[in-house]
Amino acid sequence: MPESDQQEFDPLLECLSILTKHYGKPFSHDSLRAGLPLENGKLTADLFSRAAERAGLASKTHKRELKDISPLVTPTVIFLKQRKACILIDIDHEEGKARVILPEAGDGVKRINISDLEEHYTGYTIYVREKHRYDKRTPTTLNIRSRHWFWGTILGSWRIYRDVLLASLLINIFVVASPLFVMNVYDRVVPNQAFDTLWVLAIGAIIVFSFDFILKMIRSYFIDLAGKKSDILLSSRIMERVLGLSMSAKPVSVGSFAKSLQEFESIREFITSSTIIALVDLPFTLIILMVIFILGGPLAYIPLFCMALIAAYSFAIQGPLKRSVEKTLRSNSQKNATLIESLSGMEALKIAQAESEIQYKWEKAVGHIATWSIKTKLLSSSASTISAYVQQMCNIALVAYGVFLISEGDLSMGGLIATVMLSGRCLAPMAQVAGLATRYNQAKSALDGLNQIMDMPVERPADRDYVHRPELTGSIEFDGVNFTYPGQEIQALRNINLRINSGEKVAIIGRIGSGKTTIEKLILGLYEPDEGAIRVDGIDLRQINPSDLRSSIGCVSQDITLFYGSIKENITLGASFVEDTALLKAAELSGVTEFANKHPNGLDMIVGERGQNLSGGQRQSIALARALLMDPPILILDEPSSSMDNTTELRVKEQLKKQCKDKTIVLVTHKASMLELVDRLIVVDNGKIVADGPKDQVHAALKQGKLKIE
Ligand SMILES: Nc1ncnc2c1ncn2[C@@H]1O[C@H](COP(=O)(O)OP(=O)(O)OP(=O)(O)O)[C@@H](O)[C@H]1O
Repeated sequence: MPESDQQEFDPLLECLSILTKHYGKPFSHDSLRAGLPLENGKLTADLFSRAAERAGLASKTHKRELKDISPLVTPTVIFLKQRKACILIDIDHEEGKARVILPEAGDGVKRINISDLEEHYTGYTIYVREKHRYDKRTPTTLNIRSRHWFWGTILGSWRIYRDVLLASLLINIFVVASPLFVMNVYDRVVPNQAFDTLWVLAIGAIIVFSFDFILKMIRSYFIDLAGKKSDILLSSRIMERVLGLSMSAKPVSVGSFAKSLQEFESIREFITSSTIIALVDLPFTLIILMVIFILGGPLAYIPLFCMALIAAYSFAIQGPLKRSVEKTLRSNSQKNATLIESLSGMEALKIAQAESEIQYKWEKAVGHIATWSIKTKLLSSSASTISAYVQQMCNIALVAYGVFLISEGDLSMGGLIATVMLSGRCLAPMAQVAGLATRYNQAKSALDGLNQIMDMPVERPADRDYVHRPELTGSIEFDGVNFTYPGQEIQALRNINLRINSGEKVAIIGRIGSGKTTIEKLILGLYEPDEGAIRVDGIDLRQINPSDLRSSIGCVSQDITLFYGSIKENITLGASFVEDTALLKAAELSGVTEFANKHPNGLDMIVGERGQNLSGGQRQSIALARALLMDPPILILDEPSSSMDNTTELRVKEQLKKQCKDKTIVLVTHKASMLELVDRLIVVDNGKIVADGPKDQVHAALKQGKLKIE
């Protein structure tokens, strides 16, 4: 099926697709947009760069007048009025001509006057260039390390943080103003009753504090702004990664995996203003210490010693704190795993009367969490309490030692007061940082967990090159395939060799757990074989972009998953752009229309979460409609009618026979009635193919007991 047949025209996607061809690495629409949060099913300017990155292209949107676009940066994508776009192939300002490709017109390269183009141009353009890629010969030591997903994003806001540091420098210099004001009042104004000086000092102090106030407001705003920007970028990167995970990296428990993702909250909290301000202020305490040294000489050693004391305590509790934070997090994940599993299996739990077992697990996890979170709280509050205590002791020591210095004439009364005030300012960020220890540990554990997720293998690694094959005809070949599920010891498939020609109708049969579904999962590219190769249309699956592969395969899996929404939304899942005629045809073929028509809302009927408002057979019909919707050349049907009544099954079978004459069908079934759809049988037993041939011959061999099935 041509790519744009059923889809609404997307000018940016089309331009990008043409550019990928121009740069010699064509990408299909599906592979460019797979997994991106499209708006109304279309690329936006922001999404354009994410899609371009997949094709090894770097892009950036600029506001430029046509006269400022240099021929050196072409080809570029330019935005036209009425939400259109075209590719500017080159531009000759002297001649006043430009060459463009207007994908919507579909008539290739056109030479037009710049003045004509100007009339339609919006003023925005996307510069696109090919990224340099190191090939396999480059020694890895010379490879430039790609940016860390987290730190790279944070560093992206370095300009904001630079301004924050500058503001902090001024704020910390202003800190000195208040004690100096008080010192001068005590030492100069009070003894001499110099009221004029008092007013000058007071006005000076008011101006300084007003600036201080404004700077602090601006600083918090900027830190939150940088935090928000990073938060949005990081959250979308994490989600993109999670959705792109390879099935071999699929988490053991959905609940605990979800908890690890939720822990991103603690990172978010850590990069907000209160934390960053404490950290940024910390180095400036050295300036304040220097001022204390200038004012009070040896008195400065007291706050210095106290700072060291607080730092030492904070350091000492890091180990136990880290342990208790990690234990709390792990127990929380376990609790979440129990919660999610029991919520999704509530009906089964009730039927098996297993509520009390789950309740026991839950209470155990909650108790464990309580023990460790109390420890965490005790440790973190001890840091704050000890900091406050040390601050009080520091004041006493300063006053006592200061009195001696005053009596010896080395310090003024105002100097002592200023020193006490300054030491408070000096110890405050230190105490705050000590109090942050828990948050730091939580954020660190969360970051470690997310780092692990970000390092997991993905389906489309950035350095893998794919063969451009948006349309497949449907021949499938297994060549010496061995496969073991991740973390399992027993092979699920052993030395599988088979060839299914394009348009052939084949059923895979065998006992439970023999490996039938696994063969299908490998065809869908959900897992890669450990040994051997799987080829579709003669191309190794590792060379076909998973999006291209899956858009050529319609699949009804054994475990049908529907999502909250209407029947229509569930049928068009992943293909919301299809025309209503295609939707109605698929609904008719699969028997959905029959039951949807009995409901007042028809295809807009809400199916509930995981399709719980529907019967098993109805869910199967919807899954079949989803598989048939895009008219794919290959159909993989795993027990597509196991929950259907005989009449519905018969109807579906007839429709499939009629509509799928040219399609390759791979059917897995235990139902003899469904075998009418196929001409060839493959018998799988214990991960091996034990028979493969025309339906009648294999049937006969099975009947006569000629096949040895373990
Ligand atoms: N996700 C998985 N992780 C680990 N092992 C798995 C997984 N899925 C299947 N297996 C194992 O692989 C083997 C083959 O399973 P498969 O689902 O292919 O069987 P099947 O022939 O389709 O069975 P059925 O007729 O019951 O659907 C089984 O032993 C099963 O335990």
